[in-house]
Amino acid sequence: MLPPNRYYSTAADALFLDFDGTLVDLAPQPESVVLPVGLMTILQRLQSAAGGALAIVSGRPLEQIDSFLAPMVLAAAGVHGAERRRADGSVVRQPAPDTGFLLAHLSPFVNAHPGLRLEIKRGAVALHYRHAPQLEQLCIQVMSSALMGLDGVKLLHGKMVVEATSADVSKGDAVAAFMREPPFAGRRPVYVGDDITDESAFSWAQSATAGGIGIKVGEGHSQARLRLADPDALRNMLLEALGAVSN
Ligand SMILES: O=P(O)(O)OC[C@H]1O[C@H](O[C@H]2O[C@H](CO)[C@@H](O)[C@H](O)[C@H]2O)[C@H](O)[C@@H](O)[C@@H]1O
Repeated sequence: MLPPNRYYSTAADALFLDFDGTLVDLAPQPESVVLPVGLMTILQRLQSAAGGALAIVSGRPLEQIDSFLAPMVLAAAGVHGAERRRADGSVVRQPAPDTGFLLAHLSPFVNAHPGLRLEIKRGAVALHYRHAPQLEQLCIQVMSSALMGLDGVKLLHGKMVVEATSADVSKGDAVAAFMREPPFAGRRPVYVGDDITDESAFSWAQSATAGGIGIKVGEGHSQARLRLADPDALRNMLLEALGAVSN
């Protein structure tokens, strides 16, 4: 297999980057991730070299992505594709399911179990169990039963998290939407991600129509055709693509 750096060209490709576990190492809490030294410069240079064909695709809301990357404001999809900022800065938001019932169901459970944490987003609720991993199955059960009978909501499994989101959105759909618009249209999609929630985007990017490539970061089964060891390896790949190898 060729190394992934041979597969990304700023001249010909559109680059889509997941955030947690891909651009930045995972951290104990959602707000405690640390941007590696040099990452902002790499993103700024990529955006310029690729004519703006660079987007972040995350489970996080856009405002969180923006606060980590400030003052840079990139094209981005948030909440697994439920919201999307195009390269021209305009924002599209999909209809948000009402999560009130879910919150009423989940809050007493979370309050009764130290180590669990709810993250509330527009139209989505994430239940984090990173600090109570023994409760994984119980969290999945409680989430699944809370979702029973609720239309328009699906369950997503992530790293130490289970999340209810709109059934009508996916990272794959978000990437497809970007690829219909300038400056992405006409380029080849390259999607980089680390988690199960990235599989729909790998699948879309690698479809015959899109003709692109998926790059999985880290271990675990994936349909992505290429693999990088960790976020460090991704940053090195991006530096190589910019013609500035760090080592
Ligand atoms: O799609 P992503 O950009 O990878 O976002 C996925 C979720 O990331 C965050 O949770 C994960 O990262 C946290 C910080 O490293 C970690 O503490 C947590 O265990 C992970 O699940 C974020 O909080 C979620 O909203 C995103 O959906």
